Amino acid sequence: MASVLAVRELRKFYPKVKAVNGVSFEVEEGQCLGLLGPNGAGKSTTIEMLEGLVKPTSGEILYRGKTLDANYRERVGMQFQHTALQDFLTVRENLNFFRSLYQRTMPLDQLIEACHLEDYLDRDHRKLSGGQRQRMLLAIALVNDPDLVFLDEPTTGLDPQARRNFWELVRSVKARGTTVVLTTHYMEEAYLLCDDIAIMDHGRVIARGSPQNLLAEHFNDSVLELPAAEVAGREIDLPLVHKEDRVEILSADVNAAVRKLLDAGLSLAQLKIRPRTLEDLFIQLTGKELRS
Ligand SMILES: Nc1ncnc2c1ncn2[C@@H]1O[C@H](COP(=O)(O)OP(=O)(O)OP(=O)(O)O)[C@@H](O)[C@H]1O
Repeated sequence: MASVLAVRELRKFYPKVKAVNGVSFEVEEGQCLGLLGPNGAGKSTTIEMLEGLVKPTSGEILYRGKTLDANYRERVGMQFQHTALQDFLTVRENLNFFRSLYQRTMPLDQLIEACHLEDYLDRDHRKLSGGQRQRMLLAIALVNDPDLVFLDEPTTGLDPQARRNFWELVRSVKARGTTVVLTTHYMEEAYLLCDDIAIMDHGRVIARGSPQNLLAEHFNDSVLELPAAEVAGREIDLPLVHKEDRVEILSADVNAAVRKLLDAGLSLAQLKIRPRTLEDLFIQLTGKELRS
């Protein structure tokens, strides 16, 4: 597979902080790379350097084997976290404004259909709901029919339904063959959308791989979960992890663990058994809970 983007030893130092401190990775054609990490890990700074908005302190970014040039801006799309859109413009006016900035553009009707904006075209963009606004920002990112698109926390602040709808849009963007680089705080989003994940902390990549491989590499156990009240005061021959109102048991042999719980006389009516998730991996690697 051809690499669309190659990043080598990328660094961005500010006077008091090493925001990005030696990051290297490649993004293959048509793939979705997710940058994950706790607050301040360096995700946005990385993506801003990839977008050409922030100048690296050192390191190299290659687009299709070449350093970034004027052609790069024409070929990439960016969905900003906080976009300074002009007041009073409608959705249609915004799309037309951004289309006027590029030589190659996606036909307006195709853009509107792709991002489901039909019903809001003549609305002032400040009057859009969170989900509608993100769809408009995605449409802006796609105006130049890019072959590489950057999405920085595209679903932060959306309700679960709007988030799911947005995931469908990202899938359809991928289905067009567009390469995607996104940052997210939502592990489910990363699991469902990303072919490849780079977990960042303190300006570095601390784990890298497909969601499935990362989980297989780090875990061979499952999580059994019971209400704390059910477990309280009982002798159980298993390592218990106490979490607020529940207790977790990590076990590579679920059948044996369940037998021990039965032997201890517990009711398993509220037992939950789940496989390990990216969220577990994230907490294990960074020691931090996710921001929701
Ligand atoms: N322009 C700047 N000047 C000084 N420090 C900065 C600047 N931009 C970012 N930083 C610092 O660099 C570090 C990385 O920030 P960055 O925004 O890249 O992290 P992030 O992983 O995107 O975090 P979040 O999830 O909160 O968006 C932080 O400590 C931040 O305060």
